Amino acid sequence: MRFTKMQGAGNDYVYVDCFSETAPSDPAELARRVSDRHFGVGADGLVLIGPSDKADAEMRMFNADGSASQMCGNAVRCVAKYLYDHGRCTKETLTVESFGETYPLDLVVEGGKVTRVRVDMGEPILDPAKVPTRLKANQEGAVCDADLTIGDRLLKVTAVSMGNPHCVEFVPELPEPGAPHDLVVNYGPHLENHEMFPERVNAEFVELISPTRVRQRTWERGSGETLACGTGASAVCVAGVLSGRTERKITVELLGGELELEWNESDNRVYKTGPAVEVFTGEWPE
Ligand SMILES: N[C@H](CCC[C@H](N)C(=O)O)C(=O)O
Repeated sequence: MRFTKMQGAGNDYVYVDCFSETAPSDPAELARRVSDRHFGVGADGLVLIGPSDKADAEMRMFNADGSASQMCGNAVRCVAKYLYDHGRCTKETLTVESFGETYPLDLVVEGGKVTRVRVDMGEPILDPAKVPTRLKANQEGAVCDADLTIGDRLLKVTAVSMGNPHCVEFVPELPEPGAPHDLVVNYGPHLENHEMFPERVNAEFVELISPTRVRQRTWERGSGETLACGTGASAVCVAGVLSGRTERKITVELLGGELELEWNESDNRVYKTGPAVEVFTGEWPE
């Protein structure tokens, strides 16, 4: 089975073109195997690209543990790049379907190849029942800076869905990866599996640099810490505005690169712009 390895701000996946390849019968097991960074290709998960009856293509995304997700903000940019660069689409505006939702994308083409993509990520979902979370909403109907305890630590978290669930915590200072008592690796797994999130959750830890710039590290549901999380950065943008910490247009610094976010006031939609890179192609022996 041929695959393409791609990354968006360092969030890397194995992509399979199911327009030409037979779709795997057990994508969850394949995701677990190809994601292994020693015995497989090495990735944060698997993405299947295939036909859609309402968009230019459909994306099905699986985390490294084999769990399926509703959406992946970095992967959808790479899917658009793949479709254009490999001649499946010639337009510079595309649509990709994921979990029944359609995402419009604008391509930046340089030298005949896509380098960056602007994604309409849709409207944030703030209703706790739809995130989903058991945390209680404030008077505006959102879970914003709500109390959440892990052991003897009281966190203030904001819960946002971008099709997939996110829990955003603003912290005074983000430690570098590997620092002693690194809160991301210490608290990420507990947040991911916290009882307040019945479908688990992606956990974002955010340091405010200015009202228009933040630093983000993410412990992802089903993949652990990744170098970037696109739906997470979208949720961070929304959480920053809801909590009065940031403006509606921000730059998010992630371990693997920067993403530009805007939660547009007039249409209530989140727009995310970032890179998309093809790393290599290969053959998986099955
Ligand atoms: N781990 C996520 C899916 C991948 C999201 C992330 N890689 C992104 O770029 O949005 C989840 O289970 O909801």
